[in-house]
Amino acid sequence: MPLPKAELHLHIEGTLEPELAFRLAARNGVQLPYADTDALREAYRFEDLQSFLNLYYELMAVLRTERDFEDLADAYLARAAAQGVRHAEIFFDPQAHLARGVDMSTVVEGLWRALGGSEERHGVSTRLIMCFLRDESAESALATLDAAKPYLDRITGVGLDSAEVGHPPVKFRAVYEAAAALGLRRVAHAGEEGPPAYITEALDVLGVERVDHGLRCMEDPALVDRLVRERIPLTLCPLSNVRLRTVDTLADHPLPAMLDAGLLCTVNSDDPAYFGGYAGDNFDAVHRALGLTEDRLRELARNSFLAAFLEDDEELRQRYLAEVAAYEFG
Ligand code: HPA
Ligand SMILES: [Zn+2]
Repeated sequence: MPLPKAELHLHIEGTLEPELAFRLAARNGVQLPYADTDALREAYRFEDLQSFLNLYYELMAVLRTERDFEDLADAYLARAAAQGVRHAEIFFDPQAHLARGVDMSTVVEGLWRALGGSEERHGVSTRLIMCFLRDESAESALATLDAAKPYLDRITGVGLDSAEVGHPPVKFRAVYEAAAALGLRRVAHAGEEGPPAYITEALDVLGVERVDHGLRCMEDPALVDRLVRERIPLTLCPLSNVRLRTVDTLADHPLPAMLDAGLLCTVNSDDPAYFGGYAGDNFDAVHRALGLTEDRLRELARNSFLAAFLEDDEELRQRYLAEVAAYEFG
């Protein structure tokens, strides 16, 4: 039995495995510019975040109907459950679909068909977090928030993703204020490729409660002190960092130093179909490459449930924390 954990940094579109991409392409009459799954996998060699994003947006062309989004999410939940994920907070990118003529209702209703039955089918509780694309305009983000208003009973929070450098958090001040006024929780990607100042800005200007990645905080000791003092969770994604060349190798990952500094770190998969592994694979990888002790792995699992948006079900959080405390490593 794998260590129980929460996944807090997972783009549902990034769980699109090559086999499913080709199946959906056939179902929807979409032509993919790759001969087969092997040829597609060959393209999974990324220079940086942008080179990944190009493929990530290209492959979304196969997602057209509610059933496509349901199949995508259900396949993810099954894989996550098998790796010990008990709770998943799932990002989605509505603007990437709206731009292709797929409306908000198709995306949210489709995802919900899988998420609504997830506790029963997979034993995984879920939350949905709607992300704004930071390389699109603030006006587009506001229009997206507006389009999501009929679905707010299903959306727990908002996030910020896509190309980071040159698109600082402050650009989205107004939309985060509007989201807060609607009672939405707030997170943002910051300090993946962007500078530590983007992390500070996400906290001060956007009011985020968790920072996605946040890796580059390590360049600013005062910021590290603050993140420790304020108990701000960071959702790290080690295999993603290697594939997008944010770190050279897994053995160079700053996770051990970050834990030693007292940061509230969690380990997540980001875009598992593209980066070589799901949540459990990321745990296994840092265990092997960084020699993390079982105590450290348990701390990471515990952190994931402490950082989860489970304030509306503290009983469930306590149940998960008890599972982590009782877990026996094999
Ligand atoms: O790793 C990521 N970073 C930023 N945006 C993203 N959108 C999907 N995955 C990512
Ligand atoms: Zn991400």
